[in-house]
Amino acid sequence: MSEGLFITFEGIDGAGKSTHIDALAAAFHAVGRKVVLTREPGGTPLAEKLRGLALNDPMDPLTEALVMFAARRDHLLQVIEPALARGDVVLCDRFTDATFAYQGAGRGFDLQVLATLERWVQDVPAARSLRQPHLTVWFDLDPAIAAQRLAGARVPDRFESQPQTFFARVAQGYADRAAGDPQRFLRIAADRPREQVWSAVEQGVRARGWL
Ligand SMILES: Nc1ncnc2c1ncn2[C@@H]1O[C@H](COP(=O)(O)OP(=O)(O)OP(=O)(O)O)[C@@H](O)[C@H]1O
Ligand SMILES: Cc1cn([C@H]2C[C@H](O)[C@@H](COP(=O)(O)O)O2)c(=O)[nH]c1=O
Repeated sequence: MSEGLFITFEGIDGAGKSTHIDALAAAFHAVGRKVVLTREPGGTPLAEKLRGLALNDPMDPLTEALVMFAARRDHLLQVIEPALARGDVVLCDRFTDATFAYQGAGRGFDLQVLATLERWVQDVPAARSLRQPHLTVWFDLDPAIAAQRLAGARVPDRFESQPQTFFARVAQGYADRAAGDPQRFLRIAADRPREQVWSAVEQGVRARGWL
């Protein structure tokens, strides 16, 4: 059995993650891999309820961080870990880098507290140390372009309705996480046409020998 693979998709709202996650799933299917497509916050019945609260109900930054990590713990134990144990490929739309980018850099919440929660939540028996993605595909996009892409697309939630200055901080938060773990991050310049963005994603995954 092949080893399970955990790949996360990250970036500010509107960066293009969802546009390419299905195509990557299809590429893995084509080489015979089973794929679990999931998202955060969410991915289990409990975590989806927490998602509804996090995206819509006003709350203070500590509550918001705890809700994200509570949802993540349930998702890890119920979905991600069992899938990796089976040898599946887990493609997850956002994970802990989003918490550092949104709650940490965006809201200004204490990064040390987030790092402590990360250690608690991602300490799972099957991982040699902490469960972390094998690869994080980071869609790096100027917040002004992301805002144009999302304009009028849907009723904005608590995050999508934040000003561009918030997303500039979130983008910097992603850049800081990538600088701290450059091997794990595949930076995609997401301001290019869809086909070029997809080609960069596919090449990055192929270069690791997974396709
Ligand atoms: N390369 C691209 N060029 C132009 N428009 C794009 C490109 N990629 C995606 N889009 C469009 O931008 C919008 C946002 O894309 P998408 O939903 O994939 O972003 P996302 O990162 O998943 O956003 P969110 O996190 O808010 O769900 C969509 O309307 C999509 O069709
Ligand atoms: C995991 C996670 C997510 N968020 C925010 C980021 C987005 O605005 C929403 C999720 O919506 P999406 O359209 O499905 O991307 O939640 C966050 O603030 N912190 C997190 O840890």
